[in-house]
Amino acid sequence: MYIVTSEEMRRLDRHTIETIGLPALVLMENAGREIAREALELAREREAAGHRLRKRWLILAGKGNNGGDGLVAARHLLEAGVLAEVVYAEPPEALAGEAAVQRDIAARLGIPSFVYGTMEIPWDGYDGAIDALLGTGAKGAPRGPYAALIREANGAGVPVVAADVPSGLDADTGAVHEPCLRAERTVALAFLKRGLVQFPGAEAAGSVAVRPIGIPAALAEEHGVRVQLVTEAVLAGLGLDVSRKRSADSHKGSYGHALIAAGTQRMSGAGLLCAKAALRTGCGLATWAVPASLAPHLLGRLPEAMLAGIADAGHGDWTHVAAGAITALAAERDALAIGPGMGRYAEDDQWLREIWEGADCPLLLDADALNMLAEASDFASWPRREAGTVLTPHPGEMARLAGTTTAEVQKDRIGHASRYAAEHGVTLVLKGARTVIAAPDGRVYLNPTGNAAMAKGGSGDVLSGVIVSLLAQGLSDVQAACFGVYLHGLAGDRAAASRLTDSSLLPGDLVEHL
Ligand SMILES: NC(=O)C1=CN([C@@H]2O[C@H](COP(=O)(O)OP(=O)(O)OC[C@H]3O[C@@H](n4cnc5c(N)ncnc54)[C@H](O)[C@@H]3O)[C@@H](O)[C@H]2O)[C@H](O)CC1
Ligand SMILES: [K+]
Repeated sequence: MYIVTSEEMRRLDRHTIETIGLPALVLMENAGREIAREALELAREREAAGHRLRKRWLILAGKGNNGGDGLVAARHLLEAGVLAEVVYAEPPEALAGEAAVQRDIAARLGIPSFVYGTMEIPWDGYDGAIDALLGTGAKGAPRGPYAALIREANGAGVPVVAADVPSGLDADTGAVHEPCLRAERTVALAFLKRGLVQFPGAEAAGSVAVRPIGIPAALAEEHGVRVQLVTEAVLAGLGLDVSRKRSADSHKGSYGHALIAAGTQRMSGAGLLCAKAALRTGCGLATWAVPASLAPHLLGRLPEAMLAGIADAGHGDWTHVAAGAITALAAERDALAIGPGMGRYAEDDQWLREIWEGADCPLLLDADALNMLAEASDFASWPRREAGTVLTPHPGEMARLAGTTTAEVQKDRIGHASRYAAEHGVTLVLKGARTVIAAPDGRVYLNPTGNAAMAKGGSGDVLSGVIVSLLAQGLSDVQAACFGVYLHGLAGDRAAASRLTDSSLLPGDLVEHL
């Protein structure tokens, strides 16, 4: 499922109208009908839940085409026996083009309307409101009457169905302006907009339904849209068979051997979670490499994994000699994950370079390995790896890699992830709500699974285990990253559903639900 920017939407819109010849009024008609249908559905559900319906809706109409969609919705509500009233943010003379056509039709049909500020709005008399103030044409924070009306609607306590995007949302980044309308539902027209699937915007949008309005979905690809939501169809498009069964005559050698270099004295649990998640994700064998003096303490903790003790100085921490040992182990394995709970020491960036260049299997870098990478001043001159490379930073690690702040990363997650992936030829997994997976070829995938119960130390270690397992099983870097993030989130959703509260979930529970 494609996710567009406002600019991409304008191009697709223009192509449909000008090249295909589908009139703009037809698109608007389809949009308004879908919005009205969603409003009626919401009303039905509320009635079923015991609310007494008044059969009256209020349409908040702006002067652009978003307002035009709202006016069409008013007409369809009327046809369904619901009285729709329109409050114009600006005097109706301000409407132009198709929106003005809809204004005149609504007036001739006798749909009541008034201009905001000329009378008190009797909010209690409505079953709900349709937010058709601002759509993809909005620039910056809502101004003047738009801002006042949004604030009033937010305080009124009526459920709102937003047309295309909630007004006040930055449709391209998911940033919410002050004010931003809080919708119960949003009807996304033709395509998801980036702002609807990135936080905090995703929260302001409520539940989002994408409805066709006549713009062919196939246009997205040819118009250069490169961002998609991860769905089973998208995974299939990446060449994955998610329902693939293990062959009856297979053996452990059929499913790859993952090597996990993770954990220290202080954080051995990171390695344990990672190795366990790898095995639960289906690799045939897993070797867990740890500093040698830790190994005796870990015996029996994960009997299914092989332990490899890497010479240390007796303190249970990694030292520079480990690079050669890990590279040698990797030569006999199908994928390597390095970093969870690894800690730091002085010479580590060149240490990492030795592995980067020396290990010829797919490589996943997480946590401390990413911090080492961020400090490697000569990283730009490291050779491109031939085997797949996956980096799994959280926003703080991404900020260090990109030389910026966490806040800046969060303001433009897609931009930061995709720039870094393209520049360094890696697959970058930027973790957080709606994890971003950026491929080196410029494609971006946003993951819809997962939940806030997973926000706990250890969840990332599980993710690394899932992805390295898929790499070991022969998936490409992009396949393993997309499918791994998706599975990890699904496991989190199932695990969260099995708990009484979100707060009590442990990352170890994710492993059990893989
Ligand atoms: N994309 C499609 O195929 C279709 C989209 N439809 C709907 O149209 C909107 C986009 O319409 P557009 O006219 O370009 O812009 P808006 O209605 O979003 O509003 C722009 C309008 O408001 C003024 N304005 C801009 N920013 C602000 C602000 N911060 N505060 C106050 N006022 C602002 C600006 O001057 C403009 O006049 C899309 O989302 C769909 O809902 C079609 O109807 C169907 C086809
Ligand atoms: K809107």
